[in-house]
Amino acid sequence: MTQPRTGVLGAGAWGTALAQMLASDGRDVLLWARESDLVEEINTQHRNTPFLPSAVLSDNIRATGDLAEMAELDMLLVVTPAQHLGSVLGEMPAHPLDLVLCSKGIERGTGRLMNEVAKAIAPDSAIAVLSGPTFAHEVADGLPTAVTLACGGKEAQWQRLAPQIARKNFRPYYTTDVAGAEVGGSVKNVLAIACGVVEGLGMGQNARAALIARGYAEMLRFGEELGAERETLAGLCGLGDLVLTCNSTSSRNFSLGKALGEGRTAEELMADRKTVAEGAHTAPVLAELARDKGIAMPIVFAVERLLEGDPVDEVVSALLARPLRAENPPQD
Ligand SMILES: NC(=O)c1ccc[n+]([C@@H]2O[C@H](COP(=O)([O-])OP(=O)(O)OC[C@H]3O[C@@H](n4cnc5c(N)ncnc54)[C@H](O)[C@@H]3O)[C@@H](O)[C@H]2O)c1
Ligand SMILES: O=P(O)(O)OC[C@H](O)CO
Repeated sequence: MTQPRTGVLGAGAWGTALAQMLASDGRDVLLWARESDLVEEINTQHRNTPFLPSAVLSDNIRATGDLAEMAELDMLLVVTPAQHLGSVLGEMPAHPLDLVLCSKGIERGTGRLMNEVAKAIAPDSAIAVLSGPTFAHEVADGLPTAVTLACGGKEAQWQRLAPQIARKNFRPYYTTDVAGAEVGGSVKNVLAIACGVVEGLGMGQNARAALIARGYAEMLRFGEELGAERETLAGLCGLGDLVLTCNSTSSRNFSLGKALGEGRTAEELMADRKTVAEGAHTAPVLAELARDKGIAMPIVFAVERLLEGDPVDEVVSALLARPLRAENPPQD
């Protein structure tokens, strides 16, 4: 049987690391990059210096800037920044294929999760979500990693995708809970900004652990409203990713928060970013959704205020001065 033809849409750090992981058993991988000089660099130097400078890429990764070429493949990992997923998929010629969404975020302006964005643009494609605790440089280095692969209720989809995606050191775990997989990855990015602020302010490890636990309660409340299962959020794509991202300066979201805590302004930090800190884009839309649905998400609201430029000490004081309450059931 011939192998399905596989591609990765987006050659940032994560798309490039996933291409490297997929190519690790000798299969050919087509990688779409938006920047023509990056297409050239990947094909001639086997490097991606703007987004994943540490990796030497496999010879069997070929880059292209042609979306029509990507539409001819069988399976595509979609790894654009969340806010651009709709525009990139929309520019691709319509062909039914297996789409595996790897971006983490909620679309501003519409409040849609990525699977909802993709379904509206590619209704004939089968859509799955891949999410979990996954720093790109570690996956590119072949270090052991496990992810959630959410397949929308269809066992056949999992049976088809798992052998295409799993590798010796890259283990997908199956769920049917697409909303859960997406909520985990989207909300943890916002919470990682908050944990970075705690680090930047030197508030200590106790405060960080408290934020992770209370932030997780916010993730559960929001997820429940969207039909996500608590078990999914307790897994790789929820708690697993929350713990990773809230504890490392390898995280762009955590680092952004740390810089805010150290006194830099959101405006200057966002002004000339080349890499994406998804939490900064998700926080306003997540906060808006939470207000609309009447979900208490005080940490998310605090991050929203910080990104709007409110003074860090005021925001933190307000969070600490909230009325005392029961821990369980987590109400607000
Ligand atoms: N880096 C990681 O470790 C990691 C791990 C898991 C998930 N993710 C998720 O993967 C997604 C992509 O992140 P990344 O780290 O690969 O990106 P990155 O920060 O390394 O690179 C930025 C990417 O944005 C693209 N871009 C910029 N402007 C664009 C536009 N107008 N239209 C389309 N694309 C544009 C660039 O071409 C580049 O591919 C994000 O949702 C992120 O949360 C990242
Ligand atoms: O660098 P971050 O904060 O975008 O986090 C990367 C991944 O999402 C970690 O799983």
